[in-house]
Amino acid sequence: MTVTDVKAATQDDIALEGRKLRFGYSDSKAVFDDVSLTVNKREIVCLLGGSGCGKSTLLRVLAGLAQANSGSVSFLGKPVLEPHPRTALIFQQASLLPWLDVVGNAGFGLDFARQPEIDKTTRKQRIAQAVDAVGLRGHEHVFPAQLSGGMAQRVALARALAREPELLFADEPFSALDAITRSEMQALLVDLVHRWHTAVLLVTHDIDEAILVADRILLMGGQPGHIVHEWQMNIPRPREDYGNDVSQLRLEILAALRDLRVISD
Ligand SMILES: Nc1ncnc2c1ncn2[C@@H]1O[C@H](COP(=O)(O)OP(=O)(O)OP(=O)(O)O)[C@@H](O)[C@H]1O
Repeated sequence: MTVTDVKAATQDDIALEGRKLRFGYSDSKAVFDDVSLTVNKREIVCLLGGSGCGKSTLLRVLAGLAQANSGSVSFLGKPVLEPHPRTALIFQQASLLPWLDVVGNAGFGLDFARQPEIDKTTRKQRIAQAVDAVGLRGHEHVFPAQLSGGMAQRVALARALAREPELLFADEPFSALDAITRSEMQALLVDLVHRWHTAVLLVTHDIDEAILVADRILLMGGQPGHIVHEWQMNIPRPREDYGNDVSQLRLEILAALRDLRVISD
């Protein structure tokens, strides 16, 4: 058996917790309602769902970028009212500063407000280590205009990792990349977050991405959006070779997505 029932985590295991969250851009209509979820320390959770079901909005609420109408978010046991310095975000666009080179952009997150102070040597080491880890050694002084989309996303990842986050929020970070670069970046993400001991909440609408990357998949759908299904992944990595297990899971997820469509039609 490769996909098992979800085991309950203890309070000490939990990095992020959302409880009974509701959010609407207007009072009359909720984007999502009654959403409860956890991300455990060092766990990669993929939030999967069709376009418009509220994944990005939920990520923003969990990251402290927007406030829920009701319910609560906590990170390492404390309420989240704004982005926490031990979390980092990456998005579909790398959003690099054009006047800074790779090193400047990778180090930029260390200057964010409320980021713990570090001395110059540690700062230099952290940046060099992150730039090296994302495969950009030798490109330290290249500027964003000279970077490919994949390289720019590597810098965004280095900028996040240099802050040594406990949790990385990633909103469709690879969806603008070509298929080969995307698959390289997915493998790199898994490798790096394991090395950095970082938990990840990754939003995606790509079933294959969720299957390749996740320790646990949460399927979101419905109107208002809610978590409709959860899969604990026990398929060893790399998962490209696990033909039958992966195909079976993909079919199961597709069926769940089709059910959602039938219900909302
Ligand atoms: N700033 C906003 N103001 C009003 N409505 C918004 C705003 N941002 C998103 N919405 C609406 O909220 C709903 C959920 O959007 P959201 O971007 O969270 O979905 P999603 O699942 O991430 O979609 P996608 O995969 O296409 O990015 C959509 O109906 C969207 O139109």
